[in-house]
Amino acid sequence: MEFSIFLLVWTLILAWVGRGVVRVVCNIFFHPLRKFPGPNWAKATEWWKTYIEVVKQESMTDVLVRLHKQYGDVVRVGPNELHFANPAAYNEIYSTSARWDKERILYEAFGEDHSSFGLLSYAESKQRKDVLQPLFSRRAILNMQSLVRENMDHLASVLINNNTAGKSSDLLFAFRCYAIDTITNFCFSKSVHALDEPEFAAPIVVAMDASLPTFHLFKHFPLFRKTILGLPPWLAIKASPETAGLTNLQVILGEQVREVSSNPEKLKDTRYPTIYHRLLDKDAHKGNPVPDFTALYEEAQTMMFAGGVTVGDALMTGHFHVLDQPELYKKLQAEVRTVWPDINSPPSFEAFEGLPLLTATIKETLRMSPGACSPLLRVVPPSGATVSGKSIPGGTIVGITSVLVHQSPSIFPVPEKFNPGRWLGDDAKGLEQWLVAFSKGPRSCLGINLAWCELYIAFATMLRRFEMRLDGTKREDLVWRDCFTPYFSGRHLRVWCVPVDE
Ligand code: HEM
Repeated sequence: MEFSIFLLVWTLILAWVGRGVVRVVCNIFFHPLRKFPGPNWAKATEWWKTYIEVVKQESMTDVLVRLHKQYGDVVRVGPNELHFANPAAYNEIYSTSARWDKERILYEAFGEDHSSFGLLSYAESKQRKDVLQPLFSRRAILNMQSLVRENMDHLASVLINNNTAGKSSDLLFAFRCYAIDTITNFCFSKSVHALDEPEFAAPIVVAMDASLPTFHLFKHFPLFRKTILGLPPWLAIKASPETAGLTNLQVILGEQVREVSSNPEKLKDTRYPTIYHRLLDKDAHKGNPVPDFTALYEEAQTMMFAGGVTVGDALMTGHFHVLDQPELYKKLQAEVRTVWPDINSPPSFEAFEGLPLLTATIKETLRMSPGACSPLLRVVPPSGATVSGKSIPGGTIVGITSVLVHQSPSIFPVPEKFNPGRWLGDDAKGLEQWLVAFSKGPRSCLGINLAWCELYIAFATMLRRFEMRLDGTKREDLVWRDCFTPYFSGRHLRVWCVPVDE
């Protein structure tokens, strides 16, 4: 009996190893992508990526830059995955007509499979985005801009208090709090008051930040993800302290969603239409069912990460570069004053849109900010496709990181320099197509109008209401690691924000 169990175990192990060896051999010698260059380990097995991202904890975007230098325009970065370097590939993969599915393993890692962001197919996501789109239209955002203004004024008052107390301010968390208070209010007509927390270390912001590195664990070990997300919160935190950030976030958001779902009437008479009023409105779904609790929760998580982290990161990056260039800073201050002469009467966001240098500075900010830095992986449809002049078989996973487009010297000369002037010259119009921070095509950013509104109002307010000075922050402090969005592991941007009187 003992002998046969021993034999069975060994047979299973050998079968497993044998299967692995056969797969590796097939991937290297017989796979349809075998002619594409790349590291042998990447061609052989998906575990190569696990090794890079989980064990070595390298930023995949840095690795991709290196690989393209070594292997050229197209690199095989997984048995079934190609990465492109030619910026033209961006417009091919993410074009309006290419309605390619999002890639399962990457997108399931977020645990937001039932949200506008996580739904894999174009058709499913369109149905959800059609429901939400009216709230994110330009007109809708113009109508709710007072909410953004209020949050920015609130942020300004906290910065003034910090200055009075003799402290500089952490502008990474400050801007994330600003974006989070805005989006939670827009979702639930109720703020989480992130801006009121000391040092801007609001539980939701800290939880989101701490959960960013978890992303790789969840991506490469789906069983681990399912187990942790399935446990009661107290047990999940005990079992896996490194993912406690995400568990805490789930608790905070779960409470909000439960509250509005059990009493949707509460959202009826708000100053502006809210996201959850819309999501819970039967008529808005045109015959399709109202999303269940899981989908409602996951949509909230999407809104927090998509709407909070990205905006905060862009504002932090832009402010560092502006403050690092005193001449640019002075010019921007003077320009904002032209539409905002009386400090107590801020103009509407449309007035800021007419300012050429501010607009150019925001575009340059979006170019320099890592944003959604990972390649946004898509699956080529069964009929196959041509990308960057190469014939790609159906079922292949493809992507190109926006970082390679934004750092391309042939499009943006001296790409490492923060230079808003590049958006002001005669050739500037042609550059617009290469600003891909919000991605392109049918899965591009739903919140683009809200993001622009938040960026304009925040930049203009900081420039008009404060004399700012870097508190020791250096370029190297802004080092980040690709965790789909960047994880800033260095010292946060700290700035002295001295209020101006008039
Ligand atoms: C500077 C700020 C922002 C940047 C750089 C940004 C960037 C992006 C990018 C690159 C995508 C495509 C992701 C993918 O293909 O997987 C995306 C999608 C999305 N964004 Fe944004 N975003 C920003 C702000 C916002 C805001 C304020 C919201 C509002 C809640 C938002 C909501 C979304 C949603 C719901 C999607 C999913 C769309 C889909 O999958 O079809 N984003 N964003």
